[in-house]
Amino acid sequence: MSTRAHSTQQAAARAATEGGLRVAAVQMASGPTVSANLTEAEVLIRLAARQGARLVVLPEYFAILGLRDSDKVAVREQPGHGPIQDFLSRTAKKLGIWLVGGSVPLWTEDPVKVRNTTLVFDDKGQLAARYDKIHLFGFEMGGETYREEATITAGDEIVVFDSPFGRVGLGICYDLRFPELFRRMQAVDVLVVPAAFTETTGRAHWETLVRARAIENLAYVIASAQGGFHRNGRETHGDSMIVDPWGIVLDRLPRGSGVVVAEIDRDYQARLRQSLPALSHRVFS
Ligand SMILES: O=C(O)CCC(=O)C(=O)O
Repeated sequence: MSTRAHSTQQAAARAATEGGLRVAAVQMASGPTVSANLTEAEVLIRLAARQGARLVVLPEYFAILGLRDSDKVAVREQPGHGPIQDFLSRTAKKLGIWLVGGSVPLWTEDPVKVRNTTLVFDDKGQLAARYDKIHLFGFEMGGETYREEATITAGDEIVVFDSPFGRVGLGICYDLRFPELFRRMQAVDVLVVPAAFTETTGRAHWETLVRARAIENLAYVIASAQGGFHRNGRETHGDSMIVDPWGIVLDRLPRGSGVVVAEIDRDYQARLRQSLPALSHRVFS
């Protein structure tokens, strides 16, 4: 498995000069109609931007949570083109923000599958990073069944990128359960995890997993979620949150649509990493 790092000198330079490191996670309860979801996403992104957020993270499947899992195939887009990607690029540029596009169903060679892909657009609307979900969710309990491998082609590359907010690592939803993914990212400051946790597994594990990834990596975690009832009968857990490198939940939204906002303080993070140099005490890599 390889690691892809997107790095720009401009991003590093801006990080050094800009003060505002406010970030936001958007929570939605998306449905089967792409245009309706995009309209709602835009309202929430604008709300986050009005609150000063310069990095906004949408949830997994923000643009489509269809009646059947296979509905994503009908709206999958070629990388670089399509209504969902155009929306993300246009909105990032218009508002002058970095926008993490939750996940977007992208084309894959298999005609009945999609890539479950996070696309990151910078404040000029340019694509800054692409991550294809690596771990595919499978779950069966009390009549609830999920089998992502039937409709998703898994990715195989770990992705980090440089931004004014520090070095950011990407994961999607079920990836949260695999700490080794995040430990393999070198020197990440912020972990971004768009998700759509089920109510059953989210109630049991979500907060613990999000906070554990923050604590063990001494990193900020921006975890944006789907939260509510969906037209396909699915119930998602919500509780979007931003967690600091000490594991403190800075802001959260238990249920429904909305935004959570918090400041990233890189000096505080550096002090914590000095006080508790656990990352440099690693024996196993
Ligand atoms: O890990 C879990 O419990 C939920 C994962 C999930 O819903 C997903 O990856 O879509």
